[in-house]
Formats: sequence, structure tokens, C-alpha cells
Amino acid sequence: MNYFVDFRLYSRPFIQPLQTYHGVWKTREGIIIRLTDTTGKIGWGEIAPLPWFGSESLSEAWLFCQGLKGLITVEQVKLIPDSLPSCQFGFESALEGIKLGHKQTQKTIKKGGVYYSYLLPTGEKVLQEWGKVLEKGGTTFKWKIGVKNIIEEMRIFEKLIEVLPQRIKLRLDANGGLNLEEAKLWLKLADESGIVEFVEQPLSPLKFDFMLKLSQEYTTPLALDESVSNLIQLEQCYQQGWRGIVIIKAAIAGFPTRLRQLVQNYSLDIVFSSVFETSIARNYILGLTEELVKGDRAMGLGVDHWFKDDEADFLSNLWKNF
Ligand SMILES: O=C(O)CCC(=O)c1ccccc1C(=O)O
Ligand SMILES: [Mg+2]
Repeated sequence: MNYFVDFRLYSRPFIQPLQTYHGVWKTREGIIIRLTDTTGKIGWGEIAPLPWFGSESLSEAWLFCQGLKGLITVEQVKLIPDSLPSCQFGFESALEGIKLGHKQTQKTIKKGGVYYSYLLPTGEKVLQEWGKVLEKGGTTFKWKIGVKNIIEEMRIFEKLIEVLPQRIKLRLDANGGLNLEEAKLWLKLADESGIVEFVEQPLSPLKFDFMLKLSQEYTTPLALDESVSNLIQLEQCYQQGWRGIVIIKAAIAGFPTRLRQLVQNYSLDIVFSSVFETSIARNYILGLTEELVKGDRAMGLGVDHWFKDDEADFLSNLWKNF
């Protein structure tokens, strides 16, 4: 069966640029796709690439969509190459949407029992702004490290943990930006603080063996992120002996069907994480959370406070465009 393909570009500026070890990011751009079957049933999908994390670029995704000339079959979706993981996610989730009906287009879907981790601003700003983020109601915060000088970052960290409420857990995300010495210093400090839930991707993905070793030497767990940015890498890390936490950015990881198989076959300890996708992809990811996440780890989906626009307004404008 052929599905009609319609797609639109979107662009959403952040209130303040996201600063990570990889650089400065100002605007989330992506593609919303709409599939319609021959009976008129509709499925929505989202392609939200993150090229600096290893996915295809927006223009590669756009060219793929254009190349379809308005039509796609299930077989064609299954054949989307591994070089286009965000397209694999967008199209397969849209097909599933058609099967499930219109549920996915609702603005918010109440999902029971999912905890959120909220992303704090990078650097010194965190000290003025954590209070606002606390009002969002999360149990967990995440703060970027590996951006500035380590001494300065550790000083900010110590101030932060002095003021945070006891119940809040903190994740430290280095985006692969530490060297081995710095990673050890951070892990030591994390162990002493007793507040750090995990340190995310301290070293570059090229230093996998060192991360495996570090994960055995400290109490604070490590989580892989850049090392497992797609499902092929995720499988490789598992084969190489990783049994710790893995961050899954589902929107750029590849086919959700393959993700389900991996997580279930290997009983992975996963944390779903946002790539600043809209609620089209996020609602789908919340569904995956309910299906695949055991236990009460917070999901890294608390990022709506990063956008300038109101998501409801943004989406209703977008609908007018289709
Ligand atoms: O995972 C989270 O808690 C929030 C999302 C996040 O940190 C992130 C968002 C976009 C790109 C990269 C990252 C990251 O985890 O490094
Ligand atoms: Mg990360």
C-alpha cells in the first residue's frame, strides 16, 4: 500500500543558546511529516536530526523526503538506510501512528508515572536559574560540565549542591569533553557529594575502554550517551561489555522496532533523552517509556522551558500549514 507523504520544515529558537562541549546551539530545526493512507487515515512523525551527535543533517533528511515524490510504502520505510537514523525514526513512528489512530496528535497525553529530569542552564547561570526550573516539578536536574575550566565548574557545582533541596538528584553531562584526569576528579567529587545520580559520557566515544574501567572504580554510576547515539553503536557497546546506564535519544537512534528488540533482549538500563523534539516525537517517546522503562529513573525530557515560543501556539500554526 502506498502512503501519501507531506512534510514541513520547522524552526524554534531557544531562549538562551545551549552550550555544550560541542559548541553553541541556538535554534532547533526539524521536519514534521504527515502520512495519509488510501482510506484517509493519518499518521504524524517527526525528523529532528542532531548532526553533531552523529545523525544525518537536516538537509540530508530534507533531500530524502523530497526524493520520495509524495509517496512511500512500508517496504520503503523498512529500507531507509542506517545513515538516516532520524528519518528511520520519523517514518516508522508515523506509520505506527496510522495503525493506532489519531491519539498521537493530541497536544498532551497524560502518561502515568513518568518522572522528568530538567535541563539546567550551563555555567554560572545555573545559580540564578535553578529555582525557576524547580517550579517545573521535576525530581532530577541535569547540568552540563566540560564546557569551561574544571576548577571554575567545580566551584559552581559546590555552590549549587549547597542550595539545592535534598530530594533533588543531579546528573552531570560532560558530552565527552573531559580527559581521564578530569573525569577522575569529577567522579571523586560526585562520590563525596552523594547527590549525583550519574555522570554522563565523561570521555570521548573513542575512549570506551577507559569509561568501562572508570565505571568499576567509582560509586557514582556512569551513563553512555554519545557512545550510543544510534542502535548500531548501542549494540556494539553492549557486545564490548557495557552493562551500565545508556541514554537513548530515540528521535535520532533509528527504527523504534529495532530499539524495542535491543532493550528487551538485553534488559538495558535506559534513560530516554530529548533532542528538543516537539510533542509529536515526544509523545511517541513517552509511549516507548511506558513500554520499555522499568523502575523510576527520571527521563531526560524536561526541556520545554528552553523554547521561546509556546509549544501549543507553535503546533497550531504548524497545523494551519498542512
Ligand atoms: O538528556 C537530558 O536530560 C536533556 C537533553 C540533553 O541533555 C541533550 C539535548 C540535546 C542534545 C544533547 C543532549 C545531551 O544529552 O547531551
Ligand atoms: Mg548527554
